[in-house]
Amino acid sequence: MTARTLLLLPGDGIGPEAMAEVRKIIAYMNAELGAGFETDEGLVGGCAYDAHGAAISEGDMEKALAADAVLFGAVGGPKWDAVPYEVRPEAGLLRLRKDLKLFANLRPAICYPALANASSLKPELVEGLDILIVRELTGGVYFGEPKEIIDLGNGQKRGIDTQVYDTYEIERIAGVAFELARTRNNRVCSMEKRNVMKSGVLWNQVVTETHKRSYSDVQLEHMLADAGGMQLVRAPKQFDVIVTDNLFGDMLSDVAAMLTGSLGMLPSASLGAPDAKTGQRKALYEPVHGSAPDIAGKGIANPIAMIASFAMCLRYSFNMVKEADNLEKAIAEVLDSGVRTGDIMAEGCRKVGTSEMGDTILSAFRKLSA
Ligand SMILES: NC(=O)C1=CN([C@@H]2O[C@H](COP(=O)(O)OP(=O)(O)OC[C@H]3O[C@@H](n4cnc5c(N)ncnc54)[C@H](O)[C@@H]3O)[C@@H](O)[C@H]2O)C=CC1
Ligand SMILES: CC(C)CC(=O)C(=O)O
Ligand SMILES: [Mg+2]
Repeated sequence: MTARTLLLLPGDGIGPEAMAEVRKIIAYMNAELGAGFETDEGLVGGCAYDAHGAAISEGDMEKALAADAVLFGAVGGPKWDAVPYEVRPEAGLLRLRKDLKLFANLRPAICYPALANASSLKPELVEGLDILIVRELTGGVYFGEPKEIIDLGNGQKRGIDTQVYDTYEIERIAGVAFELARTRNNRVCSMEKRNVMKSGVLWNQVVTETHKRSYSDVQLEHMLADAGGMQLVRAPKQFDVIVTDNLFGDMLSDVAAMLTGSLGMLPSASLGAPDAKTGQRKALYEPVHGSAPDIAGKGIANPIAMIASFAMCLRYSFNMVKEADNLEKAIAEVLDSGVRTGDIMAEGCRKVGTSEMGDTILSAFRKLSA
């Protein structure tokens, strides 16, 4: 069997704590399921800046480009607040996304039955929630030029970011959303702000044309992104697949995270286009949350977003569907059994730390895989 190569980039803050729990699962899968994962490790974010003066070294970028998949923890923290903008920790993640051409970010927000009470919304609004945010990841205001602060010479400065989208970028992310909708409930809601942004006007037109040309069997709705945020907390179950740009997708997925109980629950997959010859996609898997400096180093972070990101890796990069299903089932069983990290703690449940949550999920996964 050819090896399955994985690059682990734990990063900063709670990133390494959460990644430690995935390492245990990989070790088990290699030892007992013959999974054949070959792992390598690298530095990204603040720790890479401390070691190399860059948010990711050229060597680690090469490793990322060569790996079948990258597992990413989180980056950033107050320690690096004053470092130059170009080498701030977050620049490492943005470079990975851009250089690996990971244009499609899949952020599923699923409310596990046991966590309906952990959401800040009424349980009946989130029970059974299963939505997928498809966020464009390599364009928009995160990457558009010019991006600068200029001195106006009159005691004033001007901060400039530029929102840019070309037709092909909108077409391909819309295609991903429509394809995925066909495997779910066949509904897509596209969100932009065409009432104030030219890029929103184009987004709306291109999504509409792509739909008409190739996906007219899928139900399509358009919503202004601000109203979309409101609808996500008013009646989230109205959505199936949401497709939106880089910035709105970033914001709306943090909102969606809270519907599921905690930011510590939301996984994500960032995918490139399939290779014309092999069909393989470049891919990076990361939790939606950041480095959580307020709880880092305490051993209390919820590792579920990181573990569920690895489940997405099994499914999308290695077609290990049964293993991915079992790992997701293991997470659900552990939550059903009342084991909780602090962020999703509820009355009558048993509070555990990061490592015990990881061990309990591994033990359930082992039983399901037997
Ligand atoms: N993908 C990445 O690496 C991302 C990095 N960041 C960076 O992370 C740093 C902190 O950003 P924040 O705005 O505080 O966002 P954050 O996502 O790190 O934390 C927000 C809140 O959620 C909680 N939280 C997050 N993940 C959790 C988990 N697994 N278990 C329990 N609680 C959890 C935190 O304790 C905090 O109260 C910043 O430097 C930011 O730039 C932010 C978002 C994504
Ligand atoms: C570059 C990241 C820190 C932006 C972000 O919050 C995210 O992608 O979720
Ligand atoms: Mg974010």
